[in-house]
Amino acid sequence: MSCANDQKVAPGSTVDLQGYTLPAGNSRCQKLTVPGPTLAFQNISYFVHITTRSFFSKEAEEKEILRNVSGIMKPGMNAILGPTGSGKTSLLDVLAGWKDPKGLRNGQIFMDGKAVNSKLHLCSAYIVQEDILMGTLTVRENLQFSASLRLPQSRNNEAEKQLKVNAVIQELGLQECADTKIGTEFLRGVSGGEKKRCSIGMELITAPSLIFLDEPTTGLDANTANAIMQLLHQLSRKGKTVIFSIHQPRYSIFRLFDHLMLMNKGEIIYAGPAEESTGYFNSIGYQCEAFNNPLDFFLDVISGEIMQSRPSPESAASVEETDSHSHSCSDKNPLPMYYHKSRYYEQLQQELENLQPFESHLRDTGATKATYATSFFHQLYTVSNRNVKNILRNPQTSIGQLLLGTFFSVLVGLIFYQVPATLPEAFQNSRLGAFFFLVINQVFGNLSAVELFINERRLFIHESSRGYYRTSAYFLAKVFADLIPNRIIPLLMFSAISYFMMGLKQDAGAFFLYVLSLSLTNVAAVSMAFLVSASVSTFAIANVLIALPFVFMMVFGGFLVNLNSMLNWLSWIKWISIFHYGMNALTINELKGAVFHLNFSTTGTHTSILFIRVPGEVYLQQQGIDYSAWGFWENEVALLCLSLVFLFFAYIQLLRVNRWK
Ligand SMILES: Nc1ncnc2c1ncn2[C@@H]1O[C@H](COP(=O)(O)OP(=O)(O)OP(=O)(O)O)[C@@H](O)[C@H]1O
Repeated sequence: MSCANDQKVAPGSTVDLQGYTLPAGNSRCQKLTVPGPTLAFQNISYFVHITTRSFFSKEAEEKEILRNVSGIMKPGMNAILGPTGSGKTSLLDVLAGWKDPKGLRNGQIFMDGKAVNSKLHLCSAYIVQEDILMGTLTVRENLQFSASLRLPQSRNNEAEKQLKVNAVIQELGLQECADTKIGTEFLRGVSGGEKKRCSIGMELITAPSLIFLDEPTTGLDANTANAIMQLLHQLSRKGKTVIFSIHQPRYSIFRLFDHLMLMNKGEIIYAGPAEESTGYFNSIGYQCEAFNNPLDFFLDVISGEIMQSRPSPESAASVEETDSHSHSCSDKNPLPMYYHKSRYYEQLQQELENLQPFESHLRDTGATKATYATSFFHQLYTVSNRNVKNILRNPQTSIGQLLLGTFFSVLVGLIFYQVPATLPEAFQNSRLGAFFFLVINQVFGNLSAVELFINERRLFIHESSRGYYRTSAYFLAKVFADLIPNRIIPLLMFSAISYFMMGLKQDAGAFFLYVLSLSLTNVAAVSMAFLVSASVSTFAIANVLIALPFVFMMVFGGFLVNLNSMLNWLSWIKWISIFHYGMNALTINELKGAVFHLNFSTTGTHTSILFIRVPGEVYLQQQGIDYSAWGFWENEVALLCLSLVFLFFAYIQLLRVNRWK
């Protein structure tokens, strides 16, 4: 029986694995007891843009990576196999709705007979090749995170969510490692197979009936790979349609397949019942030796290592005929032509003809948009909770910032210990030098903030596109989880030590304004780092992008270069300089209202020493600094505005992150 013999499934009825009959004793003979979805696709052609850059030119060309691919995937185990680069992952991505619809030139996808668009990813599960999990959390905590955000609050209370997590742990056999951390680059965690199970569990929480997996056995040893495939097999027997790509599995895994699709260079060379595949290749003249793994045999046939031993008259005639008509098959390889002439292809076409297209896949080019099961505040709480756990279990950054802050505060305290109140030292060489040092420290000492969104970029794309949370909830949770432990707490320590060691104005109000000015300087610099972090995906580029504007801001901040002597066309930079506002705020706060002494010695008949009282405002006036109340606060407001603008654009950049594969 062929896979093309589709049956309509009445809800609740018992479904046979249509066309997948195997000899007695084979595991494929098990019957499905629950109906599952059928995914069909017709004439899928997908193009990508390839840009080749040379020193002087840039050339763009289009490459067709899927060519008129059609098939039907029914409840059970549906394998996609082919040599590397044959288009397996691309086909999965297109079917699951994760590939940019702009590249889809032709073709339609049908779910249970109805045309669907690229939003299929919202109602199916896709387990990607690499496991994308939070390494500092345990298996159970990762599953709880998925359950908490992906199960609707209205239909599942916390106890029910917990029950579902326990059920998934049980189903996937994760009891032994449920409370073990996944592991990071510094922390040894669960094994590769357990990680893969956990990744599958993250998706199973929502009980999807259509599951895509991209090479689920890659990187696993033979036994673990076998165990994972057995697990998928069990799931498929509960009425799930499991579609996966796979690389050279062993025979025991092959025996679990119900349907096999073989691909080469973006084309299908066989799609039909897995157990009929060797028979099909025999019929077109390729002999599989006894004891050879059929999957190795297929790959050898594709690569040309096994030659056609006796082309059947039927297939030879087919090739000639197809050669003259077909435009879709590749010029050299006859395998797609044989397939196009086979009964499997014919039956598939008949079945596809019965499907009614309601909506063209081509028309759907809108951006991927997730729908959410939980409220914004629930998401904010859950993601913040995870961030706190992550920081507590991975405290290097927070401890580093605290140590750095303490070290620099003591250093600045020692260099400018108890600054004098006598002129001329009181200004340029002590207070102003110290303030410049403090501002530099707040700006350059927080460059670690550029890692905020880069570190978790893959995790964010993975989770946000699957509807775990809104970008806004993630953004706020991340920003606060970084600002409070890594910036504000070290800053409070820094301010207290440096202020009293330097012996600045003995006034509580002045101290709090000093802390406020440094905090806003810090937050403005960190927000700019967040913006860069949300805009690029590599540290190297981020470091360049953040260091360059900071250096410009420092040079044109007014302390190193006299702004009056500066080129006019560059002087505007001071208006966006964190240094300019930070320095001004600290200087006004310290000098306004303070009195300094100028010592004079006069020589004549008597040598006498004169003390002249010089108000701090004299210096401020000389420098053209507005020291009125608003003159001070405008610096704080400017720093706040810079922070808000940088944060706003950082959020926009996160929204713009490309979620398509
Ligand atoms: N976005 C893209 N830009 C350029 N080329 C692409 C893109 N996506 C896929 N390709 C190309 O399409 C072809 C098929 O890639 P795909 O990843 O689907 O193959 P695969 O069979 O899954 O390979 P592997 O087994 O190595 O993962 C490859 O030649 C790949 O380089």
